[in-house]
Amino acid sequence: MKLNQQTIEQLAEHLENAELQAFEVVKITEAHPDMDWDDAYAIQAEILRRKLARGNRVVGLKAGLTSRGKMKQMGVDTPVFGWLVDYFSVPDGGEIKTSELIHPKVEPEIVFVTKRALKGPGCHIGAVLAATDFVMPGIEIIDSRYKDFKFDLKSVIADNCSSTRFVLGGQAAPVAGLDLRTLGVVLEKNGEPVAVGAGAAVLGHPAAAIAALANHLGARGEEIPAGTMILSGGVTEAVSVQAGDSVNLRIQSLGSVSTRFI
Ligand SMILES: O=C(O)C/C=C/C(=O)C(=O)O
Repeated sequence: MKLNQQTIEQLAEHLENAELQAFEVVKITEAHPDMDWDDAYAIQAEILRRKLARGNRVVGLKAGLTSRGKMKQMGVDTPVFGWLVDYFSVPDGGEIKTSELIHPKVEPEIVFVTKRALKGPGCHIGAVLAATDFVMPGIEIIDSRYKDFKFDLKSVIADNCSSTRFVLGGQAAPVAGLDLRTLGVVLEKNGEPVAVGAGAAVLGHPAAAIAALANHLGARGEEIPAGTMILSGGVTEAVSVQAGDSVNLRIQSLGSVSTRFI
């Protein structure tokens, strides 16, 4: 690690304030060009520590930048991982206040819920499918705290991968009998399709994103516990939204989920 504990705590406070008070900041790598991957995840962990100390609860995990569409959109080439806390969760059909956000975008996601723990290294698609209780549709709302939504990988990891809200809905279905690679995904904004894709856009198979998360945690001596909800990453590029927009996600065989921005 290149940063000391005091700097990690200061950067975590800075990024969390930007999230909670909805203001943009410059990429933290501008002032700390030498920070490394461990520093980035340590800042992310410190933000979570602050939230847990305030009484928030972790309700899930996420993989991000797992599809070519997203990697191309953001100019990066590696998946990233983060956590989701209770107040990020919005009920299906519920409203999201744009006044609490900076420059939100929506992403269509295939969501996994595990029934058995998954631990890397060596976790693979087969192990993920065997450990999956069900999959369902989810809309993730991301809101990078960085100016103009521009970042590098270390900055975005520290910012908990731009996480801010998510909406789950549709039908929970077991993976047996589903080919997650060919599941069609249609994201609509105000009744018009704005992004269309299929599950294979996520690392060739969305379960590969969950395996990558298990391997990432395994390298740190951690695992994905049984009963964990995980967003596997945007299938398509993210779509900007503003107050007044309604968003609906349809996933083949899994139904639909929606939200409205006010
Ligand atoms: O694009 C970002 O701001 C980083 C987060 C990405 C995702 O959440 C994703 O690709 O699903």
